[in-house]
This record gives sequence, structure tokens and C-alpha cells, in this order.
Amino acid sequence: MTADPVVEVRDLVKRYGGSAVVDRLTLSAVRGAVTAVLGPNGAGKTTTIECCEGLRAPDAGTVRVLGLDPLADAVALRPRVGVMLQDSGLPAQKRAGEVLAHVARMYRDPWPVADLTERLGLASFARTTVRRLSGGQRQRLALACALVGRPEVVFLDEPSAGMDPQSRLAVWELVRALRAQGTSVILTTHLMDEAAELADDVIVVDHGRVIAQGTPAELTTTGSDQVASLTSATALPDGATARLRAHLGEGWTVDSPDPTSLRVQGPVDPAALAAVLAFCAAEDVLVTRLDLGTRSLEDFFLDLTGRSMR
Ligand SMILES: Nc1ncnc2c1ncn2[C@@H]1O[C@H](COP(=O)(O)OP(=O)(O)OP(=O)(O)O)[C@@H](O)[C@H]1O
Repeated sequence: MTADPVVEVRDLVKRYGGSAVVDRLTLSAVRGAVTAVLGPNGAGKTTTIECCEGLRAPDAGTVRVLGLDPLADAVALRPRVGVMLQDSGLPAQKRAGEVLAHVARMYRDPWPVADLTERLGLASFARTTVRRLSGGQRQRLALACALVGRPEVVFLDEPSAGMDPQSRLAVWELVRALRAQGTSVILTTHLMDEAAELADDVIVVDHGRVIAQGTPAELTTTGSDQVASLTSATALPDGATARLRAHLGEGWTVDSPDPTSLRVQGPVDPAALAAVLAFCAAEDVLVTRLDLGTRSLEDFFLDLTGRSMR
């Protein structure tokens, strides 16, 4: 548990039809930090976050946000917490600009609407009704509505899903600005680059439980391990991955993300690299590309949660 948590979830259980989709989940998020919650489809992320938002009642366990109970203390928490849902819940018949202005009027000291409009590029569709907005435009409006009350903590469920690259960058900039002004941000995302770019802390959820937590650097650095990624001109010979694994021996991980790629993870040094290339030559594999680097957050995530779809 962290020293000064903004969100603290202990042994949370949520069941649907008898099966626990959140299964004694425990996590905490640091005040003033950006915490990214990752996990495969159906892992229980949204259910957990919605318990934190007071939108769902836990079957067991405790949830505290800013030290308060999201259900029992809902009235006290409402002005202090911003929520951006996957399903935006915005009024379909109203114009985008009117919706944001209306939400702003509900707060004593709102974020200036003109500034949010500028940061999120809302002006071009301010006069469009919500039901006519594109998915990405609706997301941007929902984000503006979540932030306009200057919340102390904000929950963002896949904030940049469906957005074009320009909008995604604008959202990232905004999240960085929030962090700089001390706002705590809890976001769920399937975009590993988004988590790596923004998060101070990453929490990986699977099958309703936390299976890893740490900074992106902690999660992607295993000792002195490096990753060599090789691309072959043609499909690799049958069994090449297993033979290379046997050839390199203990301390090495070898896999093949696709038929023309080899990924070698271990203490890569000049001699090891020469051995890998000699192996490729012996197997008549023409290497057309070689990249060296540390494990990405995506590598970590796939190693942890597997490659099969849920
Ligand atoms: N109201 C509900 N009734 C029944 N089952 C539900 C309900 N809400 C969620 N579930 C189930 O709970 C599980 C977890 O769902 P949840 O939305 O929390 O996952 P998630 O990690 O957010 O997934 P995704 O990445 O797809 O958004 C899923 O199997 C889902 O079908």
C-alpha cells in the first residue's frame, strides 16, 4: 500500500451470476500521480473503476477515494471527483458547447470553458448536437466535462479510444498538465504506449485480480536483460525458435511473435549477438533487420497475460 493513497481498494469482490469478475482485488493509487490500469478484455478494470466512482456496489471488500466511501459519501465526493465513462452518457439532443457550458455552471470555480475548448479542439463542433458527433469528438467532449469542475482525482476509462493521432496527443498533453497541477489521474487503457508515456505507476489486472504493479521502468527492466528483435527475409524454418533456445541455453528467452520474426531476450552482448547471427546463418536465415532495446511495456504485458484473445 502507498503512503498517501488517493484511491485504496482492499479485497474487492464483485460477482455477476455467481462468478466473481473482480476477485479480492487490492490496489492503491498515489495522490498526484498518473496511475494506468491495464488488462485484457473482461479482466475487471471497468468494474473496479466503477466501484471507485460509486456507480457499482461491491459485494465484499472496501473502496476509499480521497479517504471516503464512494457510495456512502457520494455527495461529498461528487465535486472532488471527475469521471469519464466509456459510454459517455451525454445528452444526445443538446449541442456540444451547451453541454460543456451547462456542466461548468454546476461548479463554483470551473476550469475556463474557453481554455478547455482550445486544449481539446472542441470549437469546430461546439454547435453540433451530441448524437451527431463522431466517436472521437464525443470522447473529447466527455473528457472536457469530466475535467471542467477541476476535480482532485479524475477517472478516465480508455480516454483516447477511437481518437485520431492529433486528438490523442492533445489528450496526453492535458493529462500531463493535470499531473503538473497536482491532480490525481487513474486511467484504463489498452494502449501500451499511452501507459508508458503517461503513467507514473502501472497496475495490471487479469481475471479480477492485480497481477503486477510498478513504474513502467520497473516493469520493463528485468536485471540487465535486453531484447534483440530479428526480422528474416522469409518465414523461419520449422523448429528454429526451439533450436535457438537450446543453442543459447539458460538465462535466455526466445520466441517468435510472427513467422518472420525472432525475439531474443537475455544478457545481450557482442558475443551473444554474434552467436545469434551465426545461428541464423547456419539455418539459412537472411536477417534483414536487427533491433536492440529493452523490453517494451507491451512485451511485459503479453508475457504476463499471454497471447491468446479473451
Ligand atoms: N452488468 C453486468 N452484468 C453481467 N456481467 C457483467 C456486467 N458488467 C460486466 N460484466 C462482466 O464482467 C467482466 C469484467 O468486465 P469489465 O467491463 O470490468 O472488464 P474490463 O477489464 O473493463 O474489459 P474491457 O477491456 O473489455 O473494457 C466481463 O466478463 C463482463 O462481461
